[in-house]
Order: sequence, then structure tokens, then C-alpha cells
Amino acid sequence: MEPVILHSITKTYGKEKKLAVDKVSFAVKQGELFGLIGPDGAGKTSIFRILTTLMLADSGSATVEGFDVVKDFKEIRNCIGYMPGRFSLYQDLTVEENLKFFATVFGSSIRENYSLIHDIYVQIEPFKSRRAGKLSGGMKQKLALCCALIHKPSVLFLDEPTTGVDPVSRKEFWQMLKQLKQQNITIIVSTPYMDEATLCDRIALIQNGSILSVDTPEAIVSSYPDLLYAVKAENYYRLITELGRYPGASAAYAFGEHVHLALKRDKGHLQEAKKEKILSYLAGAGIKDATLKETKPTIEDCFIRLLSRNEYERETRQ
Ligand SMILES: Nc1ncnc2c1ncn2[C@@H]1O[C@H](COP(=O)(O)OP(=O)(O)OP(=O)(O)O)[C@@H](O)[C@H]1O
Repeated sequence: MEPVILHSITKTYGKEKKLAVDKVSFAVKQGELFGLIGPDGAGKTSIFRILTTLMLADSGSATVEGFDVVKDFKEIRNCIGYMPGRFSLYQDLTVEENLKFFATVFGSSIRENYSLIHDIYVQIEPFKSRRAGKLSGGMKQKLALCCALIHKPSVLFLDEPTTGVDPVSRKEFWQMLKQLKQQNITIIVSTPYMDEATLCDRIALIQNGSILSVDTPEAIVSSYPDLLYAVKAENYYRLITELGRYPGASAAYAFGEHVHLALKRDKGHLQEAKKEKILSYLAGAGIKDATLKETKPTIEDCFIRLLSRNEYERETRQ
């Protein structure tokens, strides 16, 4: 049995029944590093709070390590580690005191499970007498991870652990997760950063409480059906407008300093001829300085595509 299973979980908030999680189903495999990827407000925290037994779903069911999230909440709390999105440690306690506190709550000690946190803890040990509130963002994050691990959980929930953390600490954090995976801990991590998706074994892309896709990052990228071009010109706004009107365009959207143009694949057109056609179309629209190159889709491109397809399906259902 998979360590985390969700069946049609739905959650609404308030009197107006604002839908935050919409019939979400997926399962996480043993020892997997599983990413819940989506922007702010997508429903990631709500799903985490349901799975960690801190909140009840309106409907649907879920199990963690075979335990039901409603009936067996005590068992679940003993076998999971949870690092909430916002810094959850005691700011006025030192690094060491925080760690001792979390170990004691679970009837354990730092010594008992030290091997599990050793690689991470050595990096913050020089500051063990410093109050948690006085640590840098990256250090706080490492301490929070140690505290979530100190009772040796078999499933670890990390809610946006890298949000607001500098790029170097972000990279280090993912390396730490890779090492933890080798200890056979199942890890579910949420992030709004699309580039972190490729560091997971499998991912669920989520938006407006709905799962758009669950698969390996490689499979999601390789199922992208369109031809994709990165286009650049001085007048960014006009470029995006004109490309949006290009015949055969599935989508045109801002992507860093480029505009990404997705074109439906068709037979019989050579790539070079296609490029020339786009450039002459743009020149005809008064954009004469455009440059373009074919580019490989990223998870973000896949996300944008799935999103517009999902919205289209919603609209046609209404
Ligand atoms: N206690 C609450 N009362 C009302 N609405 C809520 C509450 N908590 C969350 N929501 C709403 O539910 C939706 C999903 O929120 P959730 O926090 O689960 O998303 P998220 O993907 O974790 O995003 P974030 O990173 O912003 O927390 C959002 O629209 C949010 O505004």
C-alpha cells in the first residue's frame, strides 16, 4: 500500500464555501520525493493540513501509512514530520533548545536519532546557542527540517520550504532532500517554483484546487504536443499581442525576456520555412526587429498549457 493516498478530497472555507481543494486524488509511492507544484493559493497548504490531520476535509478520504486521516490522527501524528510554510520554531529558544523540545514532545532525544539529522545539523551546530529568531533564512530552514526529522518520521511533509530562501540555500536544501531519500523516507514537498519540479521523482501540478497532471517531470515535458518558439523584440507588449493573433498559435505568453509562442504541429512544413513565416508575419505587423528560435518546453510551459486547457474545459462545462 502506498504511504500517502488521497481519494477525491474536497475542502471549502467559510460561509460562502470558497472552494480550495477540488476532488483531489493521487498516491505517493514508498521512498518517493513527490512535489506538489502550483502558484500561491493553488491549495497546497490545505492539502498538507488535511494529510497532517490539522484540518478536516469536507468530503473524500485519505490515508497516511495506511492510517485514516480522520479516525487515526494520533497514529499519523507519530509517524509523520511536518515543516509548515511559515517559520514554525520557537524564536526565543536557541537552536539546541528547539531541537530538544521537538525531540521531547515525541518522547525521543537528539542522541537517539542523531544519525538522521547529522549531515544537516553539522551546518547549524556552530550556532547552537543562538536564538532561532536570530538565524538567517537558510539556517532557520535547516533547523526546521532537523526539528521535523528528529522523531524519525517515515513520511515527511514540507510546505514551501524554499520560499523566500536565497538561491544557494535553495540548492543546498534540495541536496539535503536527495540524501534523506536514501534513508527511505517518503517526502512530499510543495513549491511555487517550477524549476524545482525537475528535482522531484514525480510531481502533481495544481491550480485552483484541481490537479492538472501527475507524472514524472520527464513524462510531463515529453508529452508536450506543440512546437515552441522563444521570440524577442524591443516592443514586448506588441509582440505578445501580435503573436497571440498568429494563425495556428495555441498560445503566446511572457516567458522571462522572451515571448513563448506555441504552435500546433502540422505535417509538411519545414522548421526554417515556419520561422520565416512567423518573422514575415511580425514584420507585416510592424515588428521588424524580432528574433526567434525553437526552444524545448519546460515544466512551466507544460503548466501554462494544462492550465488553459483546464480553463477551457471548465468554461465549456458551464
Ligand atoms: N482559513 C481560510 N479561510 C478562507 N480561505 C482560505 C483559508 N485558507 C486558505 N484559503 C483560500 O483557499 C485557497 C487555497 O489556499 P492554500 O493556502 O491551500 O493554497 P497554497 O497553494 O498553499 O497557497 P499559499 O502559498 O498562498 O498558502 C486560497 O484561495 C486561499 O485564499
